Amino acid sequence: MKKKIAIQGIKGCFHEIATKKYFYKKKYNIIKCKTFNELTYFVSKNTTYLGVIAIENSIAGALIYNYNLIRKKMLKISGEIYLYINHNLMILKKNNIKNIKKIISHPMALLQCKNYLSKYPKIKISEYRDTAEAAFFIFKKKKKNIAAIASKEAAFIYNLKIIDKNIQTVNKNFTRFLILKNNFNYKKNKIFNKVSFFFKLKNNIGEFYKLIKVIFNLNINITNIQTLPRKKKPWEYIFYIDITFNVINNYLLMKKKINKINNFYYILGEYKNSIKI
Ligand SMILES: O=C(O)C(=O)C[C@]1(C(=O)O)C=C[C@@H](O)C=C1
Repeated sequence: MKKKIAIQGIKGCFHEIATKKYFYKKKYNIIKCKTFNELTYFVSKNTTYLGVIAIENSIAGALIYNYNLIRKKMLKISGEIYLYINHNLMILKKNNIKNIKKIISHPMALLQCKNYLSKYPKIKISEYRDTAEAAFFIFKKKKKNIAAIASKEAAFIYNLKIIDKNIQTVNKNFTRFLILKNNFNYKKNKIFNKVSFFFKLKNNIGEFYKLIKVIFNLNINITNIQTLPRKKKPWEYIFYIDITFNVINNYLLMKKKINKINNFYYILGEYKNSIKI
């Protein structure tokens, strides 16, 4: 049976490009979702579904909300992929830049092109559900006064003309996507060197230090930490932590040691560290 993979966005969006790259040569059907909430909902409710979700970008930072969706829906991370993100400004084929009064795109894409957009203070900037849908909207409604920021694939699919390419703030722009599974189709990876987990810390002196000390002493590398407030407990936080290691026994020992620290932790996934390009 073909896999069903939930993504956010339509044909030509970066989620689709990341999925194609990760599941290269595999057979699957893509389930296009309108929001990240819908994506994680589908994965949690359908035992056979997988998901691909953006989690952090090298220019715009983390999509903190998505960490929370993964945690709240009790999903599992089974892999990751880094995708090079190249943004382009596009308009209708016979149109001219002079007619453009508004630029639309996904909020993360707009953030990644902030410097470029600041050159056009008179042009209105509007958020759209995803980059490809912004391109599709211009194509479908024949919008002469709107431009979209999207992939070159989207420009091709929706027959638009690229008038400026490589418009992200720095050329090296990467988004990290996670491969999501649910409790039914998640099988523990036998080989892994990366782990994502979250940790609830009490608001006591040294709680964070205790955790960091255990990790440091076992020669484990922390590649990412995100902090989120606990809504019901003011001034207490949830930490999302990604770690990488070469020696699996060090990780197993780490788990034993942090079990003894009187705080709560939960493993979101144990998977292979993907190579950052
Ligand atoms: O709008 C799209 O094309 C998406 O796939 C979403 C998204 C994101 O969520 O960050 C994916 C990668 C890029 O960072 C820009 C936008």
